[in-house]
Amino acid sequence: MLTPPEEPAPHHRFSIFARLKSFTYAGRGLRALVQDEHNAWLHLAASLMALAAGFLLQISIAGWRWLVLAIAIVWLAEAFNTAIEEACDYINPEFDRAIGRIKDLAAGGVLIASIAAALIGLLTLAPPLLARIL
Ligand SMILES: Nc1ncnc2c1ncn2[C@@H]1O[C@H](COP(=O)(O)OP(=O)(O)OP(=O)(O)O)[C@@H](O)[C@H]1O
Repeated sequence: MLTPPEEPAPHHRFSIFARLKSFTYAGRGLRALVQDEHNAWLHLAASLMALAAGFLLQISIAGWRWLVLAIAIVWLAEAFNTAIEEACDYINPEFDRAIGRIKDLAAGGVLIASIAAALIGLLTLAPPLLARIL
């Protein structure tokens, strides 16, 4: 059970510099994701291909909305999955059934996001592609 803290958390003043600095931390995290995670390379390739197809097929604003969402959900899931994996390895690098289950659950989230993104991409890009071919 959580016990209340002895003293209330110190009140930090709002600072635009602190907010801007947190953007740099987030950018550092994304750079680490792209540099170190092989799955992220696949996501990067898929994202670039989807963007290129969107431009080539001159999809509508509504189409772009779906494409941006599809790309974002995959990166979001991969970033959280990687964070969970690294937290698990930091907490317990040994073989542990509970760690395995936690990692499987996080990986399941990435799978759902990837399937949804593939379907969204297909539904968004296939109609303009077919309209050009046929
Ligand atoms: N410490 C552990 N204890 C038990 N099972 C683990 C452990 N680490 C990994 N596993 C199992 O192996 C699977 C893959 O884990 P891993 O951390 O290698 O993920 P990955 O997606 O292959 O990682 P990577 O980002 O290196 O590609 C997990 O989903 C889990 O089933």
